[in-house]
Amino acid sequence: MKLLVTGGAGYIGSVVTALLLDAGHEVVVLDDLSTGYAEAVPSGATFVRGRVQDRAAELLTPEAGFDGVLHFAAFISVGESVRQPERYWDNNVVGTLSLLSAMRAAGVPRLIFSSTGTVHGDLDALPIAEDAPVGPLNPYAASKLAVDYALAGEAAAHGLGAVSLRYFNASGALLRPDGTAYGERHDPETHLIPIVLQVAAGEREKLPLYGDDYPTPDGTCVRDYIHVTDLASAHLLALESVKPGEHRVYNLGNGNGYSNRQVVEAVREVTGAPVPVEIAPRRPGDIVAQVASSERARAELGWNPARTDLRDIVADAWEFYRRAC
Ligand SMILES: NC(=O)c1ccc[n+]([C@@H]2O[C@H](COP(=O)([O-])OP(=O)(O)OC[C@H]3O[C@@H](n4cnc5c(N)ncnc54)[C@H](O)[C@@H]3O)[C@@H](O)[C@H]2O)c1
Ligand SMILES: O=c1ccn([C@@H]2O[C@H](COP(=O)(O)OP(=O)(O)O[C@H]3O[C@H](CO)[C@H](O)[C@H](O)[C@H]3O)[C@@H](O)[C@H]2O)c(=O)[nH]1
Repeated sequence: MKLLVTGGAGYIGSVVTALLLDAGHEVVVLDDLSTGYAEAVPSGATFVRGRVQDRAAELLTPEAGFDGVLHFAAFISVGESVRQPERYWDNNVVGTLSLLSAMRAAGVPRLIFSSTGTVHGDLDALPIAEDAPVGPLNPYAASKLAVDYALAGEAAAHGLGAVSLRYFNASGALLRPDGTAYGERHDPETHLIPIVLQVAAGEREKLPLYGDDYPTPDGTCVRDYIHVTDLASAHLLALESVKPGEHRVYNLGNGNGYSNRQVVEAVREVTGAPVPVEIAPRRPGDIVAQVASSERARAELGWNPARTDLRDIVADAWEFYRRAC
């Protein structure tokens, strides 16, 4: 297929682009480098620097013959979204509406969208399947849910084939035998695993652990870490299975919850380094515990995550850190 990957210079988009190229697809990456890196775009893809809002219509002409779009481009920081919600509505929602309009005009039939497990907010009943209630706790999650709803309408009214993949906590890296690697390199970094690795490497003095008095077994929040290459395989499967006029939603995780303290312990084991921790106040808007049920993706897409052990996930993130950071 000929595919447009928005956000393909970012963490998850670069990994998916590399695996799309491996599978024989032709890929054009559109990324404005607001948080991504030009060198992260895998060789073999055509790179166009620009905003989705400004360049999608020009790229997605009927003559260009695109078969589909994988839409990763978005702002992703929960805390920033609370402070500056307007940026998130504008980039994540208005930006996506402009992409949909360009796709409609050009007759591009397929869209795979990066949604998030955080649309479900805080639920007592775990694991979380697709039919569990939604209730975003911050503008970032709300912006993703708004797009999910927009896609349902676009499919019903205009025949788009769309899939919303609701990732839980993306982690790990794609490591190639030739030494190339694609992984997480946000600046500033807000995600737990790369921050703990920075502490292990001595780049940061200690980890601020946001809250140890939650109603969880060890008092710290619980998350479901899913390896980025397993996320990538779900994209390839979704692309093959998506049907015109249908909008489908899949929750993607391993179904295992790990506490923040367990993540710190895994990093100590993998790196052999001490990780000083300082208990800090709870982070506003944090979800207490999130674990995905991915039974639907397994049944309908034939998805079968391969790198599910937290130590393997952390080991790959650590190897990426050593190669690239
Ligand atoms: N990282 C996670 O754990 C996680 C979890 C759930 C969902 N997601 C979603 O997955 C997607 C990718 O996340 P990531 O961690 O790779 O983030 P990232 O910041 O590494 O990548 C996003 C990329 O999009 C680009 N971009 C942003 N706005 C753009 C615009 N308007 N036009 C063109 N390019 C633009 C950035 O430069 C960056 O390269 C995002 O949509 C995010 O919301 C991520
Ligand atoms: O320095 C830090 C950083 C994080 N944490 C804690 O680690 C846990 C995980 O936090 P992350 O920021 O790594 O991940 P979140 O679960 O908050 O959110 C991430 O995953 C979600 C999917 O579940 C969203 O999509 C979102 O984009 C992405 O930021 C939280 O309890 C957080 O408070 C710390 O204690 N100290």
